[in-house]
Amino acid sequence: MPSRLDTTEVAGALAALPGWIGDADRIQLEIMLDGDEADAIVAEVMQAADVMNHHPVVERGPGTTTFTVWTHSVGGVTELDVALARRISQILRSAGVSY
Ligand SMILES: C[C@H](O)[C@H](O)[C@H]1CNC2=NC(N)=NC(=O)C2=N1
Repeated sequence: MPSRLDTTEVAGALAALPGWIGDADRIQLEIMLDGDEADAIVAEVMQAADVMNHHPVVERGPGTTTFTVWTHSVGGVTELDVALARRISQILRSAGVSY
């Protein structure tokens, strides 16, 4: 089972993940995207998440899409979450989504 990162480790990881916020319990990215564009991004993120067997919780609001990531089995942020956040950011960059 992966181990939880401590507050300092999460802060270090967030420093390298522009736009992401959070703490040792959860990390999160909100983007200003909805509708068909958001559908396409979320589908791509979920495909990548399936490959990693690690999934974000996705919330859709009017005009926004939010990705929240933590490792359920340990109730906090692990290296797997940092890797997933990096992958999500990479997908957004490739799609030309700015945040
Ligand atoms: C059995 C399987 O490994 C688990 O359900 C996986 C799937 N995806 C997951 N995703 C996330 N974010 N956290 C988990 O603990 C998790 N567990």
